[in-house]
Amino acid sequence: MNSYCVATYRCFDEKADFNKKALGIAVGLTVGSWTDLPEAKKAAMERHLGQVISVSVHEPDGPGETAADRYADIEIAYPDVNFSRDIPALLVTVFGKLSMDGRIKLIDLSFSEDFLSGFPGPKFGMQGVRELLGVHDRPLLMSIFKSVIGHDLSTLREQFYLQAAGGVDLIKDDEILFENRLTPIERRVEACMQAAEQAKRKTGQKLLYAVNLTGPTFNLLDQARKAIASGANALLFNVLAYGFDVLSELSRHPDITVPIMAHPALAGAYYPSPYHGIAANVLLGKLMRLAGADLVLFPSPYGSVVMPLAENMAIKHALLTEQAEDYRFSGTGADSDNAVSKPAGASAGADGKRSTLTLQTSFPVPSAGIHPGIVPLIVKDFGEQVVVNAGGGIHGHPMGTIAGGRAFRQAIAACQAGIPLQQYAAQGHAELQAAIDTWGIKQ
Ligand SMILES: CSCCC(=O)C(=O)COP(=O)(O)O
Repeated sequence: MNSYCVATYRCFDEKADFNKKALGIAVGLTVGSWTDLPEAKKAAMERHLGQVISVSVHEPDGPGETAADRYADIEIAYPDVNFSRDIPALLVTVFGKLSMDGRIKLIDLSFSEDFLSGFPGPKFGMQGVRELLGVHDRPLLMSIFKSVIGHDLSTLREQFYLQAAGGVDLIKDDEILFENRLTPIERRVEACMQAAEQAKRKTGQKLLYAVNLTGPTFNLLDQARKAIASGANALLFNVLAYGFDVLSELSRHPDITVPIMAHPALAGAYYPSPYHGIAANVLLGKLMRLAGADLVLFPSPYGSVVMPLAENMAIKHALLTEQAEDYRFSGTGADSDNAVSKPAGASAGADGKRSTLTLQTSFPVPSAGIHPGIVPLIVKDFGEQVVVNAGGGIHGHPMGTIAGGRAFRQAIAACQAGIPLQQYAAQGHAELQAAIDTWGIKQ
């Protein structure tokens, strides 16, 4: 029996025969040519041949639609036997050359049981992060270092303390802080963890500091080891600049004993176009979780860098779903007839039963331009299983950075209590009131 990973594409074309196009992809990205092969060769190649699962054509007849809006969603199954068990091999197979061939976007991926079993996924996951912090009953709060380049350790230490003293659960480096002489990773970690201890004496809170793991790829593991030996209790990683496989290798390595936070830098080069690239739920959802990100940052629908709500909810689903069928393709093809079909029941396995995904969940972190007046929207859309994340919304608070953290914690508490922000602020929460006066409440 062959097992398969399945790619779904949205392909735009004004007049193409989409069934022919689908067949061209299935054959072209696997055995190359089919009809020209002699019968004996066909038998040998059968197990390597891609299969068209479905072609669903959208003809442009809606209001305002033109011929340019004609598209088809095409599902192709790729035999596992064609690629090794790593994300680069899968991506190059399903969307290597094809990504450059006209108006076509990779909108979904599902994996065979066999392929999935090669990925341990997040080492800590959402629950593991909560356990490290000892916080299980509310959205977490994260603060981002701002203005880090050109500053020395004492400035960073002070900035760290002010963020921590405001009651945040996590602090992340700015993703543009690389290895440098003023604040090298080991000394930065030591200074910031000292500040964390100092703040803990005031707040009583545990805190994770995600230090930015940077440098040439072959040095990353050593850098991470050094950071952890110096006391780092989390890592920030620019996944898309290095590639999913680097995250995958780091996250599964036994020496990486702390959670990894995935930054979405460069994601805008991949997901925003309807016609090209890789959909956000695949790029920042499924592949991040598969590669082992414990927390994943992405633009929110509410702040300064905006992603549509539907795409945000699709990422959330990919990071949090417990259903194996959301990730797994259970269809198989017999070598003899080579027919691959979807298992019966849209979301059940081949045996018709639902099962639980073995990958731990990854914490969603909708980000960019977040201020306390946005918290009710975040909680409405994400519930409790979210990290509220802010840089400018904390440091830019009119009463200072500590007040910035407090204003967010008050906003979260208001949502937990089901009290409107303005009412909660008026109950003696001056920091929240000042934040509302500055940024308003987003409806
Ligand atoms: C686009 S998601 C990444 C958000 C991020 O890293 C960041 O620094 C956001 O900072 P802000 O001041 O907009 O909260």
